[in-house]
Amino acid sequence: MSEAVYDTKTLKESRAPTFQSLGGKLQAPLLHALDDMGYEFMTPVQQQVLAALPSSSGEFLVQAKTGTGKTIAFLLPALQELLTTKPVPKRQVAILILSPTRELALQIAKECDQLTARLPQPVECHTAIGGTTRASNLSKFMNGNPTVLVATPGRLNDYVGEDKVRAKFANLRTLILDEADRMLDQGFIDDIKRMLKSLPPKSEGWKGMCFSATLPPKVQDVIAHVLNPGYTRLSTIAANELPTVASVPQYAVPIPNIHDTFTTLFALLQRECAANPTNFKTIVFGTTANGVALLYSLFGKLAPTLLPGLKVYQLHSRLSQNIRTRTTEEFKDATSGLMFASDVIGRGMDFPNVGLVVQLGLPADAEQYIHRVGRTARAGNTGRAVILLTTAEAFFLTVNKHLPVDPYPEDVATSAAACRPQVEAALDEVDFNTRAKAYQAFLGFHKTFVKKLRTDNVGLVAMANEYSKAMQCPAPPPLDKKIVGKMGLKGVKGLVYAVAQPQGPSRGSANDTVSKGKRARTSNVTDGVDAKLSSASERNPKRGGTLDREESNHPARRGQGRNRRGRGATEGRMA
Ligand SMILES: Nc1ncnc2c1ncn2[C@@H]1O[C@H](COP(=O)(O)OP(=O)(O)OP(=O)(O)O)[C@@H](O)[C@H]1O
Repeated sequence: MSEAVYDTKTLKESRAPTFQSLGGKLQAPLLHALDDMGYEFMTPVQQQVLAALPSSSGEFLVQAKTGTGKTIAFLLPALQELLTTKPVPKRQVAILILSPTRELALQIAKECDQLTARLPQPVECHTAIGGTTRASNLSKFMNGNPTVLVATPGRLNDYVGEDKVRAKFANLRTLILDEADRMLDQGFIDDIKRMLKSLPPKSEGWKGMCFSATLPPKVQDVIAHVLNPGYTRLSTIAANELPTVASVPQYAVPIPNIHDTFTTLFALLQRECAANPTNFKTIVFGTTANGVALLYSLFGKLAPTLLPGLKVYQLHSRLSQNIRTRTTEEFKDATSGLMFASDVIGRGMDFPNVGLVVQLGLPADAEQYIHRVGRTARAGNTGRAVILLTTAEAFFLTVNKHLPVDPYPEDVATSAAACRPQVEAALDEVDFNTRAKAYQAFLGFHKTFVKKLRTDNVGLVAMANEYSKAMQCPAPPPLDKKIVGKMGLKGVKGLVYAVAQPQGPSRGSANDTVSKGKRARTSNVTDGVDAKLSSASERNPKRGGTLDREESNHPARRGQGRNRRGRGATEGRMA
């Protein structure tokens, strides 16, 4: 199968069929809207899905590379079905789309609004996502005409707990799982099953569609929850191909010692900026929310020396949804910028013209690596990807030999050593509490990898303490005893325990973290497992959380009991 590159020029040259050639098969207002959106030729996945219409089952399991137009490929058949079958009663949801993250849900809703803009009767597309005001959103949903609903599972389950809400799904026509493998993995499957119990039974005729760039075999075990056995399986990826576009060179840079983490990242970014000084638009993925916050703070100080005027952004689950949404929009529109992010934007997000994706530290698995790489080289553009791993973390590349990762072609270590004084001076200026939280997050995150890192708890703490030195902490930041217990590190040599103290000075000293660490403890149990967004907080907003069950597919989350402590209780990895 040929490479799915599909910028307009390539699509034209490859004689890709136009959307307009679907006249008669697709409703005219949808074709007009596609024209308004500037889409002339169909991408391979769009060709395949639309060619299969109307298929015998109308149900699809579709795999196509990252950034190749899957959103349009699922929206079009769902809308076409809506427009050409018996009208759905007013105020009823006809199309339900589930997304693993809030940002992706908002992005899909926007694309849906654009596609329906030319319909004579407006089609309302609502969203139900965490981190937003539940009461006013629910009231809009109940009183409006939400023909399409894009939701994250936690908030949706919260909604459908009420009978009157459940009744709005009685005429459901299509259920779509975007990032289907993520939605059907252990992190979400219970929510999905619970949600399905609130929908009409499949025997009432609604159709399922599952889309993703990655569909590992285990998806087959649970696909029957959403698709009937006769579904159509489509793929634009050949058996020997990877789900990222082949035009992305992928490199690895070794971090010789944890102590070199920040200098190595800085030296890499220096090189990449020097090589691409115009429109340098880059995403750096970190492993935990608090780790990302630290990078943001550090590079806020260093960025002016990388490129004059380079704007630094951060996106992770510890920010309010308002800020997350605003930052997402800003970075979408930006021609350049340096974004530090967790996996809240690891899948599905479309930030035009990102030329470089950097991953600092371990991805949870090969799928997560692939989706992060897929944030570049979208819509036929080119891009590069670099992963930075310590010697202990390098097992990731050995285990995943199928990933096309080459050694970075230039020497980064020498420049890393040269920039040490500059980086250390900037780290000194980072708020101590930010560093203390990043330390705790590092421990929580790497705890789940102890075996793979070929170490034990003592070795893990030694690694974390090296990391604290890399952050220029005078001593390992103190940790709350309860948190240490929850991380399963009680009594491990090398940890410093916080002394309970009601209040402390504002910044700069180890004592500072004693009190702040204490105060922070409820928000941070295993911040190293950042990922787990407490859908509890969505079900019951009174718990005060703003997290979503989005982010990562981190092994730490798998099989983990749901933490109900609200915001960030099990944060850590993901977001
Ligand atoms: N037919 C088309 N012609 C040109 N551009 C398109 C076309 N269809 C989609 N695009 C653009 O391609 C980009 C990627 O689309 P989309 O986000 O749907 O990809 P995806 O396959 O869902 O990616 P991911 O696997 O990362 O979720 C978007 O900017 C979208 O506007």
